[in-house]
Amino acid sequence: MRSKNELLGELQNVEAELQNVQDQIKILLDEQEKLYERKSELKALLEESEVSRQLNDDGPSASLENWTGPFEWDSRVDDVRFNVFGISSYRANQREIINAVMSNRDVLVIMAAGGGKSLCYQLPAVLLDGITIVVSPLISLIQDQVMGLTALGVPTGMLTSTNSKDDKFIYKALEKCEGKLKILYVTPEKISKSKRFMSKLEKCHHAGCLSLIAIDEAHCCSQWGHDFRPDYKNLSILKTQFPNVPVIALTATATRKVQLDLMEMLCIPKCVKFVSTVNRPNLFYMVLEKSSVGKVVIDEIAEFINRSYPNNESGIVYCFSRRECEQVARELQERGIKAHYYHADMDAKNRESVHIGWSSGNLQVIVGTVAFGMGINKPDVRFVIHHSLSKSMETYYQESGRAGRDGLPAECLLYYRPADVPRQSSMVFYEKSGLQNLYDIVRYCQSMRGCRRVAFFRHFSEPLQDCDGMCDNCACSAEVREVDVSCHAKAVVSLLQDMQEIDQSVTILQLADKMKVKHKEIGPELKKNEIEQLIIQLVLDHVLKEEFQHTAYATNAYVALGPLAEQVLHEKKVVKLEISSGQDDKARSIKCAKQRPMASKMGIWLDELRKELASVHGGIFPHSVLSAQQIAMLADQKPDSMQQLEMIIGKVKTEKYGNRILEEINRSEKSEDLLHSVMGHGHETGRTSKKMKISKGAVKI
Ligand SMILES: Nc1ncnc2c1ncn2[C@@H]1O[C@H](COP(=O)(O)OP(=O)(O)OP(=O)(O)O)[C@@H](O)[C@H]1O
Ligand SMILES: [Mg+2]
Repeated sequence: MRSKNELLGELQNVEAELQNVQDQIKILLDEQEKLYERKSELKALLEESEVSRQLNDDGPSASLENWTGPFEWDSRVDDVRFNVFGISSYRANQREIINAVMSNRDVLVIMAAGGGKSLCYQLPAVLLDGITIVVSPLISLIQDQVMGLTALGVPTGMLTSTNSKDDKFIYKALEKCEGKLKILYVTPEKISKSKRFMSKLEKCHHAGCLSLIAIDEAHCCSQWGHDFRPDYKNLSILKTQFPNVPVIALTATATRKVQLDLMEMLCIPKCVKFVSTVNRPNLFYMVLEKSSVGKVVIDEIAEFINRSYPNNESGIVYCFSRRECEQVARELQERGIKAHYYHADMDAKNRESVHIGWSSGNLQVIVGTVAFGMGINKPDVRFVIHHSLSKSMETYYQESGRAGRDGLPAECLLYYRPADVPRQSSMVFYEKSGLQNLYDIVRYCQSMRGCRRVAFFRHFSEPLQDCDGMCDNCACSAEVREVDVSCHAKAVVSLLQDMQEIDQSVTILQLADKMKVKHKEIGPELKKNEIEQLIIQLVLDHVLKEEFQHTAYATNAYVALGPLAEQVLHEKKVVKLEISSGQDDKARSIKCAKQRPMASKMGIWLDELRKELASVHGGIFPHSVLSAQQIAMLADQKPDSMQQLEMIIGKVKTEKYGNRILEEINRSEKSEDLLHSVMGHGHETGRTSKKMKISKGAVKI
């Protein structure tokens, strides 16, 4: 007969084994669910590509009808595009979307950030008789759009939660419909809460003057989207009240589930759907090793900005916390960079003044938390640097996507160190799929070989496209090798097991420190950051897992044995780690920086001019005067008559700013000639240091 203790002991063992089996089942079930999801996505993609093939269309998704034309409004559309908006050619899907809207159809648009969604409703709004209502979630976004459209001479108004003296004029314009208002931006609360507004809108409709309804950032309707807003839920009322007015819903990212949700919630089941790729070919993605010494990271960031963007080109640095934002901004200022922090703790007035300072080019860099996000509409952001990793691939895509919305080359840098993982995980572990989402972006950061773009395509279930060397791993991945570190992994697991037996909790960093002492006896030596990387790799592979404990002040993340720990311990699982050999990050960044465009001197002067014109005309940002693309074209073609200028920037802008622009081009050309004859050498690139930059004053000498 076995003793009670023996029986208890065995019971405990069986319970532990059961737990282990259950954990493994859970992992397999999760995996099964993911595979099922992927299977249905792949099937849908196959169906879509079959349709595309039949239509001989090369977009990843296209609608069954032919929207390229010709249509009777073609010439009028082209005229407004060029002469009002100053846009010389359409980007992918824009023409088709505009045609579908002009044909009175409901439309759903999924187009990457910066793809040019606004034009798809603004252009029809200008052409159609009557008023277009645009629902947009943030006041800052609305202000930005109203400012831009007003600068183009399009009569535009807004109604937001903050009442203004213009409201009366707008209500009157809605009622009278005399053409004094073409586009009206409103927040969703107006639709769901303001009876006054809805009654005026009904009158406008009754008079036959409500031409189009646009719902921007439409993903806010869906609880499955990443930024659900309760007031967006009530927008179905628009289609119910005004069934014959076309609705166009637009968003940058929407999974298949969100798309279906949107169609249902906005009551547009028969809409024409246009899905463009998530790919942003002009963005260069890069992950950099983050030093454990804070000062070194700031030195590197400051050097990058000074070296690569000496002409005050705009950028964003994203930080993990408000305190970190303030500190990083201060340290960048100390290194001569015009930077300021931006976070939710600041009062609205301060936030606005920082935003305006940055948009008008007085500040070069905003150091923000995620609070600095959706409201940002600046098209010529040349770099987005993540001082810490984001909490998911989706958030990273959104945040880094603020760069290069004008379509010109821009860079997205992410500073990664394993120690940042527990900081994020202790924040997200209670969110639904929070840890899973975080581990996806951690996988992205740990990878030294996989194409960054492919990671996005996989994440958004899109067919793969060529990266064209526009990520660090594609541009310079040869120096990475894969090392078998199974014996190190085994040592980590047994070390942790020993600690768990004596009930000692340990964080990832503490475990890495202990391993540093122990692992020397094991095999090929690993550096400190490589050991940390290995531990994170083990968490991603379910060999270890993170556990969380609350204290009165914080949530602490500890590391514990995961379901596959036994396999590593019994040498049934091989663990490999990607290790960079030789070439350090700095060399990589220099090599990768070859892709950067060079600013010409004429470009720099025109940039100064647009700032000057923006401040003279008041209430508009420099990018509304001339876009970066227009500056590049002007610097290249150097027009010398109003007619030539009009061919580049359209009628409206030529009438408004033509004289000054021609004057500046003429003056700059003369100055350049003079400079060349005095200095006796050829063109300099824009990538000179700040000190070497030639100011207007210097040229006069
Ligand atoms: N066909 C075009 N050619 C050149 N520039 C364009 C074109 N269409 C739009 N743009 C410019 O691209 C920039 C981004 O456009 P827009 O604001 O419409 O992007 P978006 O798709 O709404 O992005 P987000 O999802 O970030 O709001 C703007 O500066 C706009 O003027
Ligand atoms: Mg937009």
